[in-house]
Amino acid sequence: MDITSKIAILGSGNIGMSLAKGLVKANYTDAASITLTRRNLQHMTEQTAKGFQVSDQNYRAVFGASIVIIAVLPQQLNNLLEEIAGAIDPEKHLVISVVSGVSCQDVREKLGNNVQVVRAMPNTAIAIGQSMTCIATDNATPENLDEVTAMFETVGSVVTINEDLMTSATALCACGIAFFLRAIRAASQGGVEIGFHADEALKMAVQTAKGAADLLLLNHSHPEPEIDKVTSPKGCTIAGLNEMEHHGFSSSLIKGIKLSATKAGGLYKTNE
Ligand SMILES: NC(=O)C1=CN([C@@H]2O[C@H](COP(=O)(O)OP(=O)(O)OC[C@H]3O[C@@H](n4cnc5c(N)ncnc54)[C@H](OP(=O)(O)O)[C@@H]3O)[C@@H](O)[C@H]2O)C=CC1
Ligand SMILES: O=C(O)[C@@H]1CCC=N1
Repeated sequence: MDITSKIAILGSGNIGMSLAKGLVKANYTDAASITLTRRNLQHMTEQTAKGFQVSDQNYRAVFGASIVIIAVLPQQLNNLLEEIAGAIDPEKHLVISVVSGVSCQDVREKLGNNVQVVRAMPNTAIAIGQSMTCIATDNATPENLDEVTAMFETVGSVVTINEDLMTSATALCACGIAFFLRAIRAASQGGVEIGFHADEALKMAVQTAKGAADLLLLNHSHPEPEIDKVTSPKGCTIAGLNEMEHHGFSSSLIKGIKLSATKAGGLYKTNE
Protein backbone atom coordinates (compact mmCIF):
# COMPACT_ATOMS: atom_id res chain seq x y z
CA MET A 1 0.00 0.00 0.00
CA ASP A 2 1.25 3.48 -0.78
CA ILE A 3 -0.21 6.92 -1.22
CA THR A 4 -0.92 6.31 -4.89
CA SER A 5 -3.30 3.50 -3.89
CA LYS A 6 -6.90 3.74 -4.93
CA ILE A 7 -9.30 3.88 -2.01
CA ALA A 8 -12.83 2.50 -1.83
CA ILE A 9 -14.98 3.80 1.01
CA LEU A 10 -17.92 1.43 1.33
CA GLY A 11 -20.68 3.26 3.16
CA SER A 12 -20.41 7.00 2.56
CA GLY A 13 -22.48 8.37 5.38
CA ASN A 14 -21.35 10.66 8.15
CA ILE A 15 -17.97 9.15 8.96
CA GLY A 16 -17.21 7.78 5.48
CA MET A 17 -17.73 11.21 3.92
CA SER A 18 -15.87 12.98 6.73
CA LEU A 19 -12.90 10.70 6.09
CA ALA A 20 -13.02 11.22 2.33
CA LYS A 21 -13.18 15.00 2.72
CA GLY A 22 -10.35 14.98 5.24
CA LEU A 23 -8.03 12.89 3.09
CA VAL A 24 -8.54 15.18 0.10
CA LYS A 25 -8.23 18.35 2.18
CA ALA A 26 -4.96 17.00 3.62
CA ASN A 27 -3.70 16.23 0.10
CA TYR A 28 -3.27 12.58 1.06
CA THR A 29 -4.90 11.74 -2.23
CA ASP A 30 -7.16 13.34 -4.80
CA ALA A 31 -10.93 12.95 -4.99
CA ALA A 32 -10.70 10.99 -8.24
CA SER A 33 -8.70 8.27 -6.45
CA ILE A 34 -11.51 7.68 -3.94
CA THR A 35 -14.61 5.66 -4.80
CA LEU A 36 -17.52 6.33 -2.47
CA THR A 37 -20.33 3.81 -2.32
CA ARG A 38 -23.80 3.78 -0.88
CA ARG A 39 -27.09 2.24 -1.94
CA ASN A 40 -28.97 5.50 -2.50
CA LEU A 41 -26.94 7.52 -4.98
CA GLN A 42 -29.41 10.40 -5.10
CA HIS A 43 -27.64 11.77 -2.01
CA MET A 44 -24.29 11.86 -3.79
CA THR A 45 -24.59 14.63 -6.38
CA GLU A 46 -22.39 16.99 -4.36
CA GLN A 47 -19.66 14.34 -4.08
CA THR A 48 -19.74 13.68 -7.83
CA ALA A 49 -19.38 17.41 -8.46
CA LYS A 50 -16.34 17.45 -6.18
CA GLY A 51 -14.63 14.81 -8.33
CA PHE A 52 -15.14 11.67 -6.25
CA GLN A 53 -16.00 8.42 -8.00
CA VAL A 54 -19.47 7.47 -6.80
CA SER A 55 -21.06 4.03 -7.08
CA ASP A 56 -23.69 1.71 -5.70
CA GLN A 57 -21.60 -1.31 -6.79
CA ASN A 58 -19.45 -2.35 -3.84
CA TYR A 59 -18.00 -5.31 -5.69
CA ARG A 60 -16.71 -3.15 -8.54
CA ALA A 61 -15.43 -0.50 -6.16
CA VAL A 62 -13.39 -3.11 -4.30
CA PHE A 63 -12.09 -4.53 -7.56
CA GLY A 64 -10.65 -1.16 -8.55
CA ALA A 65 -9.07 -0.35 -5.18
CA SER A 66 -6.24 -1.55 -2.98
CA ILE A 67 -7.41 0.09 0.25
CA VAL A 68 -10.96 -0.87 1.21
CA ILE A 69 -12.47 1.18 4.02
CA ILE A 70 -15.69 -0.21 5.49
CA ALA A 71 -17.92 2.46 7.03
CA VAL A 72 -21.44 1.05 7.23
CA LEU A 73 -23.47 0.62 10.41
CA PRO A 74 -22.81 -2.57 12.39
CA GLN A 75 -26.26 -3.90 11.48
CA GLN A 76 -25.51 -3.29 7.77
CA LEU A 77 -22.14 -5.02 7.81
CA ASN A 78 -23.00 -8.66 7.10
CA ASN A 79 -24.85 -7.85 3.89
CA LEU A 80 -21.95 -5.73 2.71
CA LEU A 81 -19.31 -8.35 3.54
CA GLU A 82 -21.28 -11.03 1.71
CA GLU A 83 -21.48 -8.73 -1.30
CA ILE A 84 -17.73 -8.04 -1.50
CA ALA A 85 -16.23 -11.32 -0.28
CA GLY A 86 -15.64 -12.61 -3.82
CA ALA A 87 -13.83 -9.43 -4.85
CA ILE A 88 -11.35 -9.34 -1.98
CA ASP A 89 -7.84 -10.51 -2.81
CA PRO A 90 -5.59 -10.93 0.25
CA GLU A 91 -2.53 -10.17 -1.91
CA LYS A 92 -3.96 -6.90 -3.16
CA HIS A 93 -6.34 -5.50 -0.60
CA LEU A 94 -5.88 -4.00 2.82
CA VAL A 95 -9.19 -3.73 4.66
CA ILE A 96 -9.76 -0.95 7.17
CA SER A 97 -12.96 -1.16 9.22
CA VAL A 98 -14.31 1.77 11.21
CA VAL A 99 -17.40 -0.21 12.21
CA SER A 100 -18.02 -0.06 15.95
CA GLY A 101 -18.11 -3.27 17.94
CA VAL A 102 -16.82 -5.46 15.12
CA SER A 103 -13.48 -7.22 15.53
CA CYS A 104 -10.84 -7.84 12.85
CA GLN A 105 -11.64 -11.53 13.26
CA ASP A 106 -15.37 -10.86 12.67
CA VAL A 107 -14.47 -9.23 9.35
CA ARG A 108 -12.11 -12.05 8.37
CA GLU A 109 -14.76 -14.65 9.12
CA LYS A 110 -16.70 -13.24 6.17
CA LEU A 111 -13.83 -12.14 3.90
CA GLY A 112 -11.28 -14.92 4.40
CA ASN A 113 -8.62 -15.68 6.96
CA ASN A 114 -5.68 -14.33 4.97
CA VAL A 115 -7.10 -10.87 4.54
CA GLN A 116 -5.24 -8.17 6.44
CA VAL A 117 -7.66 -6.11 8.52
CA VAL A 118 -7.02 -2.96 10.51
CA ARG A 119 -9.68 -1.46 12.77
CA ALA A 120 -9.74 2.31 12.96
CA MET A 121 -11.85 4.50 15.20
CA PRO A 122 -11.76 8.09 13.95
CA ASN A 123 -14.18 10.88 14.78
CA THR A 124 -16.00 13.39 12.61
CA ALA A 125 -13.30 16.02 13.16
CA ILE A 126 -11.40 13.98 10.57
CA ALA A 127 -13.13 16.16 7.96
CA ILE A 128 -11.02 19.10 9.15
CA GLY A 129 -7.82 17.18 9.96
CA GLN A 130 -8.47 17.12 13.72
CA SER A 131 -9.49 13.52 14.38
CA MET A 132 -8.36 11.46 17.33
CA THR A 133 -8.06 8.09 15.61
CA CYS A 134 -7.33 4.86 17.46
CA ILE A 135 -6.13 1.90 15.41
CA ALA A 136 -5.65 -1.79 16.13
CA THR A 137 -4.93 -4.95 14.21
CA ASP A 138 -4.34 -8.59 14.91
CA ASN A 139 -2.78 -9.59 11.60
CA ALA A 140 -1.69 -6.67 9.42
CA THR A 141 2.02 -6.44 8.68
CA PRO A 142 3.99 -3.73 10.51
CA GLU A 143 4.48 -2.04 7.12
CA ASN A 144 0.75 -1.88 6.46
CA LEU A 145 0.06 -0.72 10.01
CA ASP A 146 2.64 2.04 9.48
CA GLU A 147 0.90 3.05 6.26
CA VAL A 148 -2.50 3.15 7.94
CA THR A 149 -0.99 5.21 10.74
CA ALA A 150 0.56 7.58 8.21
CA MET A 151 -2.75 7.92 6.41
CA PHE A 152 -4.72 8.80 9.54
CA GLU A 153 -1.92 11.09 10.77
CA THR A 154 -2.60 13.34 7.77
CA VAL A 155 -6.05 13.96 9.27
CA GLY A 156 -5.34 14.17 12.99
CA SER A 157 -3.62 12.29 15.81
CA VAL A 158 -3.24 8.51 15.91
CA VAL A 159 -2.78 6.11 18.80
CA THR A 160 -2.27 2.38 18.26
CA ILE A 161 -4.06 0.37 20.93
CA ASN A 162 -4.85 -3.22 21.78
CA GLU A 163 -7.94 -4.37 19.93
CA ASP A 164 -9.80 -5.16 23.14
CA LEU A 165 -9.82 -1.42 23.90
CA MET A 166 -11.48 -0.41 20.63
CA THR A 167 -14.97 -0.12 22.12
CA SER A 168 -13.55 2.08 24.86
CA ALA A 169 -11.89 4.21 22.18
CA THR A 170 -15.26 4.45 20.44
CA ALA A 171 -16.87 5.93 23.54
CA LEU A 172 -14.07 8.29 24.52
CA CYS A 173 -13.01 9.57 21.10
CA ALA A 174 -15.74 8.95 18.51
CA CYS A 175 -18.78 9.55 20.72
CA GLY A 176 -16.65 12.06 22.61
CA ILE A 177 -17.09 14.64 19.86
CA ALA A 178 -20.81 14.73 20.67
CA PHE A 179 -20.18 14.89 24.40
CA PHE A 180 -17.85 17.90 24.14
CA LEU A 181 -20.15 19.61 21.63
CA ARG A 182 -23.07 19.24 24.02
CA ALA A 183 -20.91 20.71 26.80
CA ILE A 184 -20.15 23.71 24.58
CA ARG A 185 -23.83 24.07 23.72
CA ALA A 186 -24.76 23.99 27.41
CA ALA A 187 -22.13 26.62 28.20
CA SER A 188 -23.51 28.90 25.50
CA GLN A 189 -27.03 28.47 26.90
CA GLY A 190 -25.68 29.53 30.28
CA GLY A 191 -24.14 32.52 28.51
CA VAL A 192 -27.52 33.55 27.13
CA GLU A 193 -29.06 33.40 30.62
CA ILE A 194 -26.44 35.82 31.90
CA GLY A 195 -26.86 38.38 29.16
CA PHE A 196 -25.34 37.47 25.79
CA HIS A 197 -27.12 36.99 22.51
CA ALA A 198 -27.10 33.37 21.36
CA ASP A 199 -24.58 33.91 18.52
CA GLU A 200 -22.07 35.75 20.67
CA ALA A 201 -22.54 33.30 23.56
CA LEU A 202 -21.77 30.39 21.23
CA LYS A 203 -18.71 32.11 19.78
CA MET A 204 -17.41 32.83 23.29
CA ALA A 205 -18.07 29.27 24.49
CA VAL A 206 -16.40 27.72 21.42
CA GLN A 207 -13.24 29.83 21.67
CA THR A 208 -13.06 29.24 25.43
CA ALA A 209 -13.33 25.46 24.90
CA LYS A 210 -10.66 25.62 22.19
CA GLY A 211 -8.40 27.61 24.51
CA ALA A 212 -8.88 25.04 27.29
CA ALA A 213 -8.02 22.15 24.95
CA ASP A 214 -5.01 24.00 23.53
CA LEU A 215 -3.68 24.73 27.02
CA LEU A 216 -3.47 20.98 27.58
CA LEU A 217 -2.17 20.18 24.11
CA LEU A 218 0.45 22.92 23.89
CA ASN A 219 1.57 22.88 27.54
CA HIS A 220 1.39 19.06 27.75
CA SER A 221 -0.27 19.68 31.10
CA HIS A 222 -3.00 18.04 33.16
CA PRO A 223 -6.39 19.78 33.59
CA GLU A 224 -6.10 20.26 37.36
CA PRO A 225 -3.03 22.56 37.43
CA GLU A 226 -4.66 24.61 34.66
CA ILE A 227 -7.91 24.73 36.70
CA ASP A 228 -5.92 25.78 39.78
CA LYS A 229 -4.71 28.83 37.84
CA VAL A 230 -8.31 29.93 37.22
CA THR A 231 -9.84 29.29 40.64
CA SER A 232 -9.00 32.40 42.70
CA PRO A 233 -9.54 31.93 46.46
CA LYS A 234 -13.12 32.74 47.47
CA GLY A 235 -13.64 33.48 43.78
CA CYS A 236 -16.40 32.93 41.28
CA THR A 237 -14.78 30.05 39.35
CA ILE A 238 -14.57 27.66 42.29
CA ALA A 239 -18.12 28.62 43.27
CA GLY A 240 -19.41 27.71 39.79
CA LEU A 241 -17.26 24.62 39.46
CA ASN A 242 -18.26 23.19 42.82
CA GLU A 243 -21.92 23.87 42.07
CA MET A 244 -21.53 21.89 38.82
CA GLU A 245 -19.86 19.05 40.69
CA HIS A 246 -22.64 19.02 43.31
CA HIS A 247 -24.96 18.38 40.36
CA GLY A 248 -22.83 15.53 39.04
CA PHE A 249 -20.80 17.18 36.26
CA SER A 250 -17.78 14.82 36.31
CA SER A 251 -19.90 11.90 37.39
CA SER A 252 -22.35 12.28 34.52
CA LEU A 253 -19.53 12.42 31.94
CA ILE A 254 -17.90 9.33 33.40
CA LYS A 255 -21.18 7.42 33.56
CA GLY A 256 -22.10 8.44 30.01
CA ILE A 257 -18.73 7.32 28.65
CA LYS A 258 -19.04 3.98 30.46
CA LEU A 259 -22.54 3.40 29.08
CA SER A 260 -21.43 4.33 25.55
CA ALA A 261 -18.54 1.87 25.78
CA THR A 262 -20.87 -0.91 26.90
CA LYS A 263 -23.30 -0.09 24.12
CA ALA A 264 -20.50 0.11 21.50
CA GLY A 265 -19.43 -3.42 22.40
CA GLY A 266 -22.91 -4.78 21.65
CA LEU A 267 -23.76 -3.00 18.40
CA TYR A 268 -22.94 -5.91 16.06
CA LYS A 269 -25.96 -8.00 16.92
CA THR A 270 -28.83 -7.49 14.55
CA ASN A 271 -29.23 -7.18 10.81
CA GLU A 272 -30.82 -4.02 9.39
N1 LIG B 1 -20.47 8.84 12.92
C1 LIG B 1 -19.34 8.80 13.62
O1 LIG B 1 -18.91 9.79 14.23
C2 LIG B 1 -18.55 7.53 13.66
C3 LIG B 1 -19.06 6.34 13.18
N2 LIG B 1 -18.31 5.19 13.24
C4 LIG B 1 -18.83 3.95 12.70
O2 LIG B 1 -18.91 4.14 11.31
C5 LIG B 1 -20.01 3.42 10.77
C6 LIG B 1 -20.91 4.36 9.99
O3 LIG B 1 -21.47 5.29 10.87
P1 LIG B 1 -22.15 6.62 10.32
O4 LIG B 1 -21.31 7.19 9.23
O5 LIG B 1 -22.46 7.44 11.48
O6 LIG B 1 -23.49 6.00 9.71
P2 LIG B 1 -24.35 6.52 8.48
O7 LIG B 1 -25.66 5.87 8.60
O8 LIG B 1 -24.26 8.00 8.38
O9 LIG B 1 -23.55 5.92 7.24
C7 LIG B 1 -23.65 4.59 6.81
C8 LIG B 1 -23.71 4.64 5.29
O10 LIG B 1 -23.60 3.34 4.79
C9 LIG B 1 -24.40 3.27 3.62
N3 LIG B 1 -24.68 1.86 3.38
C10 LIG B 1 -25.44 1.01 4.09
N4 LIG B 1 -25.41 -0.22 3.56
C11 LIG B 1 -24.60 -0.15 2.48
C12 LIG B 1 -24.15 -1.07 1.53
N5 LIG B 1 -24.55 -2.36 1.53
N6 LIG B 1 -23.30 -0.64 0.58
C13 LIG B 1 -22.89 0.63 0.54
N7 LIG B 1 -23.26 1.56 1.43
C14 LIG B 1 -24.12 1.17 2.38
C15 LIG B 1 -25.61 4.12 3.94
O11 LIG B 1 -26.20 4.71 2.80
P3 LIG B 1 -27.38 3.99 2.00
O12 LIG B 1 -28.48 3.72 2.97
O13 LIG B 1 -27.73 4.97 0.92
O14 LIG B 1 -26.77 2.74 1.45
C16 LIG B 1 -24.99 5.24 4.77
O15 LIG B 1 -24.66 6.36 3.97
C17 LIG B 1 -20.70 2.76 11.95
O16 LIG B 1 -20.30 1.43 12.04
C18 LIG B 1 -20.22 3.55 13.14
O17 LIG B 1 -20.19 2.75 14.27
C19 LIG B 1 -17.03 5.19 13.70
C20 LIG B 1 -16.47 6.35 14.17
C21 LIG B 1 -17.20 7.60 14.24
O1 LIG C 1 -23.14 6.48 17.74
C1 LIG C 1 -22.56 5.55 17.19
O2 LIG C 1 -22.97 4.38 17.35
C2 LIG C 1 -21.37 5.81 16.31
C3 LIG C 1 -20.13 5.12 16.79
C4 LIG C 1 -19.22 6.19 17.29
C5 LIG C 1 -19.85 7.42 16.86
N1 LIG C 1 -21.01 7.21 16.31
